[in-house]
Amino acid sequence: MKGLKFDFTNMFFPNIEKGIKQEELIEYEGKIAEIIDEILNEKPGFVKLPQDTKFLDKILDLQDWIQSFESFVVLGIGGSALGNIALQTTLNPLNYNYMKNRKTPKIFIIDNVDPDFVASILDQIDPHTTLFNVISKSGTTAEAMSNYLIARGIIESYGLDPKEHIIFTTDPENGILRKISKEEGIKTLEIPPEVGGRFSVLTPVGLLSALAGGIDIIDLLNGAKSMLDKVINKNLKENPAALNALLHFLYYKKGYNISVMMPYSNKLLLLADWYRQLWAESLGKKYNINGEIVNVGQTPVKALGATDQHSQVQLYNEGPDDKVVTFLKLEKFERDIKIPKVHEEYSALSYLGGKTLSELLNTELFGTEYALTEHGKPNMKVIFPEINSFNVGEFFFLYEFQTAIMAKLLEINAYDQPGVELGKKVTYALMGREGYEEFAKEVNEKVSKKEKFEL
Ligand SMILES: O=P(O)(O)OC[C@H]1O[C@H](O)[C@H](O)[C@@H](O)[C@@H]1O
Repeated sequence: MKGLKFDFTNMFFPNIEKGIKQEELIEYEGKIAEIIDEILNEKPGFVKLPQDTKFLDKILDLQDWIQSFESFVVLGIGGSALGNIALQTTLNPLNYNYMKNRKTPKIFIIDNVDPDFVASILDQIDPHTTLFNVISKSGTTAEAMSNYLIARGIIESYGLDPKEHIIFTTDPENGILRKISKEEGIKTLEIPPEVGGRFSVLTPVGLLSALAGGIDIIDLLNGAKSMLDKVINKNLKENPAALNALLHFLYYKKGYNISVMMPYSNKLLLLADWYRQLWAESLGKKYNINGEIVNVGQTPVKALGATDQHSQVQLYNEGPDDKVVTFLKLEKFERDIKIPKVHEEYSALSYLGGKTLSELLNTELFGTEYALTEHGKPNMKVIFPEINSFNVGEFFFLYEFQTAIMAKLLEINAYDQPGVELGKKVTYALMGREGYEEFAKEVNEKVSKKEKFEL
């Protein structure tokens, strides 16, 4: 199986003041080795996943049942949806050609509470032949819970048994979903408690819907396992996670506070959405591990090649020196299209005739890389020889480990997200959740005191 490849050449600029020089890495070799040891000693939950696959049998046992449905609908948000979305768009693109000799259910992922969006999906399913997978680590998230209640209401209104049409994925002990599952006997898969939502794609969170959609989840885990061996290598130059984390860190210290991920492949695009949550929530922190205020973080941005060459690249080339660009390059597309030869009258188009779209797309990638480098802007490439479960598994694990290393370099905790709590609390209070009455009053008072800037 051909693994991911990397090209860091354009991250080094020996002649530009802000550019990182190869020599700068040497200073950090010892530090990186220490960090790897620390991570391996601390063993954050996600690190164990590729080897400790005891949850796999439980999922595989469900294969026939989940694949017997026509529709499989995930209800979750954030870390309980983004990995699922990335998996389906990357590895199950036929999902969109539903009904053409399908042997697996069509997968829908509802990760918002926009009523138009939710209704548009509910319109497409028949509850008799639908399985809802409610995913929530905490079992409290308002969006997942309200969509669960809606799904349950529909099932019951058709006189169907919730146990036959709902499966939960949640914490082994805590949360309302666990309580309901115990009381009503709804099938429930466990999310290991020590694995945080955004690190959970390789647990039942991502794996169940992946299996439902016909994705090879064993190969996915094999890819993660093979990447584990690479990212614990203490030789910096042979460790893509360490090298990439360190380069991002060194640029961050020089004011590069944006990290653009730009796949040149529509199938790979939503890996960048998964990455955005991982990089943003893990690294965007007010306090460091010593409790000092640091307000750090590197803003992740998603762009699509070649589309965004015609929208974003002007800024990337000539704008401020604040971005590090990661291209995701695909070498072998599943399909290709030949551009027809052109009538000689249209000589301005003749350079395209006879070429393929993949040739054009990857030449455009080269053009963008070249231009960025000429403008002195750091950029690197993650190269997929082709898209398969193994490579996608490698990708997930690479970025999870890279995030853990980056957090250590920034001296922050990668695994919490206290900054999302206040907004949630306000929602609970204003929606009338029990126990939030006093807080609701406080919010209403504060809001009423604020001046309104009305036109
Ligand atoms: O899986 P859940 O507990 O429902 O959480 C879903 C998401 O909600 C939160 O707001 C967090 O910021 C995310 O990190 C998490 O992935």
